Amino acid sequence: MKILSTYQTRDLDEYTIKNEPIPSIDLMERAAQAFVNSFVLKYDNTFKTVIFCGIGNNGGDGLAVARKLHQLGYDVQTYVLGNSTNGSIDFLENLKRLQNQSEVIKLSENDEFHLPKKEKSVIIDAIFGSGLNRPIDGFLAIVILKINQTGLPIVSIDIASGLFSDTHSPQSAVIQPTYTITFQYPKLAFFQPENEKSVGSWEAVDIGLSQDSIREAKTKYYYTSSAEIRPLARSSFSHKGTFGHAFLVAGSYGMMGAAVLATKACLRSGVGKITTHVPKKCVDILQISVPEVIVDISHNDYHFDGIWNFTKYDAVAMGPGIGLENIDKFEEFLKKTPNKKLIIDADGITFLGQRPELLKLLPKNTILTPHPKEFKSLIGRGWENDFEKLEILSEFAVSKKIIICLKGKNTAVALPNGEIHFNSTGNSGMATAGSGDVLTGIILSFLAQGYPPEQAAIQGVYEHGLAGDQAAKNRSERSMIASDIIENLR
Ligand SMILES: NC(=O)C1=CN([C@@H]2O[C@H](COP(=O)(O)OP(=O)(O)OC[C@H]3O[C@@H](n4cnc5c(N)ncnc54)[C@H](OP(=O)(O)O)[C@@H]3O)[C@@H](O)[C@H]2O)[C@H](O)CC1
Ligand SMILES: [K+]
Repeated sequence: MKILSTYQTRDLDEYTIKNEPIPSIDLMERAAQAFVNSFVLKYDNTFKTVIFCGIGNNGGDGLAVARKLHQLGYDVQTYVLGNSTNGSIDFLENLKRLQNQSEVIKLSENDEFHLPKKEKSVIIDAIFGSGLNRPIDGFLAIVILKINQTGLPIVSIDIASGLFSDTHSPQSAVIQPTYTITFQYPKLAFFQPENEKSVGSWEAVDIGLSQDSIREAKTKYYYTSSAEIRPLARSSFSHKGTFGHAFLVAGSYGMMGAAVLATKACLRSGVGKITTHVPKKCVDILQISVPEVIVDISHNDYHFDGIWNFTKYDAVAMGPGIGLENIDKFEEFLKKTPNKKLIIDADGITFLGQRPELLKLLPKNTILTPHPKEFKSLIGRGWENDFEKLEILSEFAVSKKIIICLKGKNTAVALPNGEIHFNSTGNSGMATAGSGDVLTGIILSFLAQGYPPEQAAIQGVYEHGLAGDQAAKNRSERSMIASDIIENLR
């Protein structure tokens, strides 16, 4: 699914209005109805509903929502903030329509107002939407602060008031919603960890913007939903050679769990065969834990060290649990992997951060899977905010011609063509030891089975999260461990 900017969304609006054709007031009606359809599933009409509206089109949406909820028997209290005579055309029309049916309280500077105390109340935030063009201050900032302090559930229409859709939001008053019901597509702001409190959970509802125009719209940002996931066909005439032979370098003395988890995850994701390279003293651990594996034994008792010959393998992974002892052997390994499908994780990434000149040994489309701290060490610098981080991420993937899966709540997969794909699956229970090793195993498996590297990365991240979500359902986010993710791969 595409993630579009405010300007692009505005163009889509205009195109839809002109070509469907549909009057803009009716498009607003459709948006309000889509919001209400979702809202009523969360809060039924036993909730007192307090709606705060600005005077732009987001406020217009709020007024239309107020009318629709009133008609559904909700106890609705509507506030308009600011001088309503300056409102947008569709705002004014909706004001007229609502005032015929229900009271509207107008608030301006210095007016007293009382926020609901009733426990069973919900606030709807329709103060600003995508038209926000400067930080909120003065009277409106005070109202927002008071709304946040109520402790009541807050549902934002389209985007939290005060949050910028496409850029970093400076420190100022921003609504902290429980839930955001956004129109058509998620905003880039939703995927930035710095905005966690200003987004809450979110859902995108279809308001019927022109599909032709959406297809045409160019963007570098995408959201991976189930629609983008295409399993490789498995023929009933297949044999284990059909699904590839993976090679994994993982584990060291005391860190063998990483090798076990990555190997198992690779097998559970459909690979034909896997050979795992482990230190001499660790062979039994792997062989007993995963009888299906072929073991390649290191010359070293405690660390990886091999005579590398990759000709018979379809894809290679390096890094989980290898330790930081022998960087020279890592360089040797890289020199032997030209033109291989390659994934590097964990300590392998730290090695690349320590010796950046090794980056040029990476074959094109190599996949790296850092978490933010590893990414910082890789690029040798930090960032001011999450939007700057995205820029750096994209530039790095483009300039080095590699794929980077930057792990986090919505893992961002940056491709050499500049695109960034945010993942939609996963939960906080996956922030647990070994979870990253499982991801490496899954992506290695997809690479060996013949998925193009971009798809292996995007889909691997998606399946990892999906299995994690299932594991959390079976147990709980708190009690799940990395092995549970493997058990729930499909
Ligand atoms: N996406 C769609 O397809 C549809 C969206 N709809 C809804 O429309 C809003 C966007 O509405 P818009 O009128 O463009 O903008 P806002 O309502 O967010 O803001 C209105 C004006 O407020 C002024 N402004 C901006 N920032 C501030 C601030 N910090 N303090 C005070 N005032 C501010 C600004 O005007 P200025 O002239 O003062 O610059 C804004 O123009 C979208 O989010 C959806 O909810 C449609 O209803 C359906 C289709
Ligand atoms: K809003």
